[in-house]
Amino acid sequence: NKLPPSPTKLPIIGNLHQLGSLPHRSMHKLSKKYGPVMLLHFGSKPVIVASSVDAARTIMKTHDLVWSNRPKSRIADRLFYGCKDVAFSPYGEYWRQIKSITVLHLLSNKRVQSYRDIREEEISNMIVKIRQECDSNSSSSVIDLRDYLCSLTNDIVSRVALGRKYNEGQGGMNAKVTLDEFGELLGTFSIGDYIPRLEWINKINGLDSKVEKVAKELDTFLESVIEEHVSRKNNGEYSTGEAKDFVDVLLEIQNGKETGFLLQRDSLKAIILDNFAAGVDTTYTALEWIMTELLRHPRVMKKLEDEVRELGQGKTEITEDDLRNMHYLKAVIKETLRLHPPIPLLIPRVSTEDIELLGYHIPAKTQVIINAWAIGRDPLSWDDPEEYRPERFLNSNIDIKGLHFELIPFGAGRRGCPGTAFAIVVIELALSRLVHKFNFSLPKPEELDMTEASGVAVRRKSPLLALATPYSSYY
Ligand code: HEM
Repeated sequence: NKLPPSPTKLPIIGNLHQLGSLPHRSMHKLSKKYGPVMLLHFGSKPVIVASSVDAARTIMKTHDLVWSNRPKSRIADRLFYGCKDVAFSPYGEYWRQIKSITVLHLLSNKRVQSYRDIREEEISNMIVKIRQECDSNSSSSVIDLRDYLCSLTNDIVSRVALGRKYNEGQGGMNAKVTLDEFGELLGTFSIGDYIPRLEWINKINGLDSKVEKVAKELDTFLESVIEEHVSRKNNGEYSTGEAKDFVDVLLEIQNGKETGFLLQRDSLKAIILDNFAAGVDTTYTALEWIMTELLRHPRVMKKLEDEVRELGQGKTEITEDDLRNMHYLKAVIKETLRLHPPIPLLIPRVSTEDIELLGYHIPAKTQVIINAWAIGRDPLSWDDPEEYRPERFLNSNIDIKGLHFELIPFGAGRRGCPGTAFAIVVIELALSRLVHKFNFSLPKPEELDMTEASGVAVRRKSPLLALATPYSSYY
């Protein structure tokens, strides 16, 4: 019954004081001393931190079933109608049903393909806006890339999930504020989850009432979106060939005729919310890190420009058909996700029975955190791991789909991300079109700040500013 090594813990808080504001970095540092499987305590809760390829493979492949549960989160519980969403739902029959609905009906390759027009249109809109900003400054302009990338992913996910941009129409701006607050709350540490006797703090510091307020506002918003869909359908306002959004699809299958599973209203709303929680910040964070690394590495930027511009020669727009041949672009994306996985600690899991992990005994109900950020920098798996070198992926079969445990930005196994294909095609198309249409450089290279912000999705602390100049052979 050998437990993994553990740093000394303090009474009541355990090892919480050692996590700091960037836990992926603190845990990486601790793992260098205590090893790839170490035991921490968050308050009274035992938490295993896995920081090697072998540990990740054992958890997410060999014993995936034992580790397929999620720990309870009070905030997620309130915001997702009692964790009726996919990401926070406990492992079991209910989760299996809604995950299969998500994989087969919402995010299948065919469905992702059906959203092609939305992606192309929204990315073109972004390109036009950047171009206008450049023109208004006579030729080049320093632009806030985060702003553009964040609006882009918000607009795409919103149109795909709800059928329209949520910040437009009646009550649109309120919805935007509520969804922003919702994202923020999901990244908030709730002390009561780890030290139940301190739960009262959430009442005093206003967290509980904020969660309550946002949950109610979200519900009103989602109800109005669903009602809009129902009345459109009743009035026969749909045209043939129109891509169905997630609400349409879920309303269509809610009676269970196709799935053998009745979908209640709360489940439907929770599943819709999941896509905002899981899909927006992650995707724009990835794009922002990619642009950051390209701006820091002009050699790589030049090579990417050459590939994209050669394949895009004579074309007004890069299309999704062109992406297949953009091998360097794919390597750039993988190399960035290796160094900057948007969710560096993935989403925690919890064991359902006693299990052995690399020679250590792990009792049932232990939480596990997989440090994908540390694994992406492990010198045992990567030559010169700190070096940004996309070429390492050109003659390699390592992919991001959860089969190669040295690169797991989307997790792996039963609980792996169902939105991988959706996210990757948005990232590839947005990146290729940006590079096709503009030259980018840093306004002040010496001032590029690489500090990370704290949160579940770890983005840059400061928004990325870049000097954009329309590429001379633009049409
Ligand atoms: C670059 C973009 C994205 C990244 C880096 C990412 C990453 C992740 C990670 C690390 C997990 C946890 C996996 C695990 O526990 O093994 C996850 C789960 C999930 N992701 Fe993504 N994701 C992205 C985009 C998306 C998109 C666009 C959607 C939906 C439209 C989505 C929906 C989900 C859902 C529903 C889960 C929960 C799965 C479950 O618990 O069974 N993700 N994602």
